[in-house]
Amino acid sequence: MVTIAPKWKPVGTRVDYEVVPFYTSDLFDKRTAPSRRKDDGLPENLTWFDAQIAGHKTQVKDGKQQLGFIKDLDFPERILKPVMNDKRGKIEKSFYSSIFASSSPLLAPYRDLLPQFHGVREISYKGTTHELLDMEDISEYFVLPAVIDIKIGQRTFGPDANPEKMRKETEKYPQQEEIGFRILGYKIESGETTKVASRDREYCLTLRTKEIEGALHEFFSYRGNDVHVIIDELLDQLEVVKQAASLGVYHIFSSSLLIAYEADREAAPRAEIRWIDFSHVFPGDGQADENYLYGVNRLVRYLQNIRLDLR
Ligand SMILES: Nc1ncnc2c1ncn2[C@@H]1O[C@H](COP(=O)(O)OP(=O)(O)OP(=O)(O)O)[C@@H](O)[C@H]1O
Ligand SMILES: O=P(O)(O)O[C@@H]1[C@H](O)[C@H](O)[C@@H](OP(=O)(O)O)[C@H](OP(=O)(O)O)[C@H]1O
Repeated sequence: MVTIAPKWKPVGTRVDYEVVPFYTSDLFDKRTAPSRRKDDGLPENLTWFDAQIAGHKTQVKDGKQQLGFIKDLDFPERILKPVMNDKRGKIEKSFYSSIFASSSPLLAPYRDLLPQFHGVREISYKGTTHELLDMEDISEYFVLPAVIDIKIGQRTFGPDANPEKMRKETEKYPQQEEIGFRILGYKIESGETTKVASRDREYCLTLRTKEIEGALHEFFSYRGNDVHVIIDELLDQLEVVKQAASLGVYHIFSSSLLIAYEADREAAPRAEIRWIDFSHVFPGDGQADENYLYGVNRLVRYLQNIRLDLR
């Protein structure tokens, strides 16, 4: 069994920053000051995770309060993901709980690939109790993290989706059928740990099939001439992902691979992949997860090309 658990110690608490799109004239800008906002309503020592790339944010939607990701300042190496107040939340909570409660060798690739899970916490926010999944924060392993969120699969809705959900997901990014994945966004910290560059959701939704390689190229361009070490590490880890998706245990839709590498050229080149977002998990019934595997295989091919180009 290949183990891809992190081999490095977290580098400690990071401060938040101002996000600057790549396409502004200033590629990078200074981070802003303290992350703790006076009126945020969170319990003591908790703060919003400002480096969130994609996913649900703190907002009231359809009359329901949603929360974004949260950091506990006492546990900088961890991140808290709010459990959604619907079927998706129940599925994700039970998926993490069952994977990490099990010692079955069959599920070992999942235990290796998911962020380490520390259980479920409860907090009160604006008078309501919310559950949070307490998990490993992948970005804390890097001095200057470069992180990309890639939603894998030709389609991003499960077999239970109603026609409206199917239409919404398909029309959002029709080229996903061919590409096999969708880049949701990426962020790269750079220079003296004070600056960040990013590509956001709106930008990534404009990427046509022929522009995907360019976007991945841009994401990996920060490392310089040892980028091949990073891509080799990622290709090894993607083999474990393929192994898991071939088992026929689960079919997983609308989940992401969160890929991070060390953008600090003074630090050793290294990379990590974590499989995240399990709101649409179904029994595999012994059949490989072809929708997912198609996407991973396509991603592998893109990375192989970039490795050749950036040599
Ligand atoms: N383990 C982790 N370590 C670091 N960052 C993470 C981790 N898990 C999630 N994130 C951050 O949170 C973002 C959203 O994660 P996730 O996809 O789990 O949220 P979601 O609300 O379920 O998303 P969606 O809207 O696609 O269902 C990621 O893009 C990443 O920035
Ligand atoms: O990435 P986008 O364009 O912001 O769109 C969201 C994304 O597709 C999420 O994966 C999805 O949650 P699920 O995959 O869990 O369904 C969410 O559905 P929602 O709007 O119903 O929360 C979408 O809004």
